[in-house]
Amino acid sequence: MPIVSKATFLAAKFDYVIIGGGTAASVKLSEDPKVTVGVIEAGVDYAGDPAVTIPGMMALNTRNPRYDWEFYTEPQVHVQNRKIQSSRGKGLGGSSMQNFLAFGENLCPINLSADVAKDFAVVPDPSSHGMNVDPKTATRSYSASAYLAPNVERNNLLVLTEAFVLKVRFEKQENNLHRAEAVDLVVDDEQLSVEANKEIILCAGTFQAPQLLEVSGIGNRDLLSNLSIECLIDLPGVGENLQDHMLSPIVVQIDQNMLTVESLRDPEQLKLQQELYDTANVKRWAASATIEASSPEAFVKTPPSALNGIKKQYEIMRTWIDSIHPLGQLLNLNGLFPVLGFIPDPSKRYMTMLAAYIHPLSRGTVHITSKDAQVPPAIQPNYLANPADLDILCKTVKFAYKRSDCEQVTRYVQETMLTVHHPVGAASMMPREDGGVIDPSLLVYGTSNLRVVDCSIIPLEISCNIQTLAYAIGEKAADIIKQTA
Ligand SMILES: Cc1cc2nc3c(=O)[nH]c(=O)nc-3n(C[C@H](O)[C@H](O)[C@H](O)COP(=O)(O)OP(=O)(O)OC[C@H]3O[C@@H](n4cnc5c(N)ncnc54)[C@H](O)[C@@H]3O)c2cc1C
Repeated sequence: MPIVSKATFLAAKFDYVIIGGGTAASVKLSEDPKVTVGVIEAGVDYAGDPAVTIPGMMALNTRNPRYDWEFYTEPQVHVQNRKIQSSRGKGLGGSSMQNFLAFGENLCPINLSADVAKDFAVVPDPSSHGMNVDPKTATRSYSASAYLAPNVERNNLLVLTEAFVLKVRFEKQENNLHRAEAVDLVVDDEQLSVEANKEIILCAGTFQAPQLLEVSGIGNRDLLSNLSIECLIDLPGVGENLQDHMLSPIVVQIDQNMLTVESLRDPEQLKLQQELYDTANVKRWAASATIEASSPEAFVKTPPSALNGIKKQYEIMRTWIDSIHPLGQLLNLNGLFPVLGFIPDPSKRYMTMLAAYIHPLSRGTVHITSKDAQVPPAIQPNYLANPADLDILCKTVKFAYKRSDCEQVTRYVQETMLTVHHPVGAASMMPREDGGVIDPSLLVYGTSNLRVVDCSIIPLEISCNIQTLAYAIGEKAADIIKQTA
């Protein structure tokens, strides 16, 4: 049974210690019975919890501290100084446990048909995209259900939940590389340590992976010395190059008789839908939505090496600005998405189009403000800092809304912009001289055995719902590590 008690976990000897039991966490490593793998996860196991497993109930687990780290950005000057709420899943499965289930390699052509609001049961087109819902059980398929649950009998895989990793400890080798020896963690208010014979694998996600690197002494020397942290490896790219997809929601009133997610506020309707869901052939909650579809001052504090990498990214992005690559994405939500300043009439029905922008030029940072990993990092995505981002997001909104008043749309976007929850890039796989943090084999520069395996390593935001990449990273990482073992 992989989920074990603190005593059992501490008594074990591990070849690999994985920090964070989230989407990309490489439990695949334990396919080899000769190695022992220990996974340390801060949250709990949500197997069987309807707020996780029933797709249509997903909204229940965002902004809820039981499931969500509930991060907020620093005030964003280009969107009226608002602090943007940024969810991250806390528990086995990580953000795949709480995401909005859109699963696709690429965007399909935009389709603005309003038919999708007719019912809860929106059937995605499997030829181009889909949702991570198990078609047989109509429950959420996420990394804990797909990777961990089928392997509960493995003796060489142990998982400790409700355990928070505080830092990684290193030993300097003769070849000048640092060897990750152990992690310090806190469980039940007790501070403990777990050693790894071979490797430590950091899978804590885009905000917390760079945080753990910095508190462990890997990062920008100046930043670390300001916080009295000994700098073991001067790696200025840690926490830089943060990118995210962003959106503006457009709410439209629809036919009163259509069923939307708001119907579930009515206890009778909730009961009825629950009964329907529980019957074998009507799985309406299986679907919740379908996909239809810098300014110079921002870089003042960016280390020169990180700027090199960003310039190279812009060269690549330049080739994407053509008539083939989409820059916008429209997601239909069958119900009301909260929009600042809009007071809905409870007797009316609404649907929302989320107009998203997928190739942002703005770059931000995520850095520690304390030596203590339990203090949330400062998240500064610099949303819309590059005027082209504002322009393209406005165009996407205008396309969806068929609205031409430019000034009003610009104000609307600044007032309503939110995150799509796809942060990447703060521990990028790039050359070290370009601000990279890990090499192509996922090893952190300057270390012999610390790898990062999560969405923080993606150097350039791409046009996809990024959980697909998280799974690909986890799979590929297991292959790389097995080959180099
Ligand atoms: C609300 C929301 C909606 C989304 N919707 C979609 C969508 O529809 N489609 C899509 O493709 N993508 C979506 N995403 C994005 C996608 O789910 C994430 O980008 C992806 O799952 C991130 O995977 P990861 O492995 O990088 O990190 P995560 O899956 O977040 O894993 C990180 C894990 O590390 C743990 N952890 C962190 N710090 C510590 C510590 N110090 N000690 C111990 N454990 C720690 C966390 O608890 C977590 O389990 C959404 C994300 C959110 C939050």
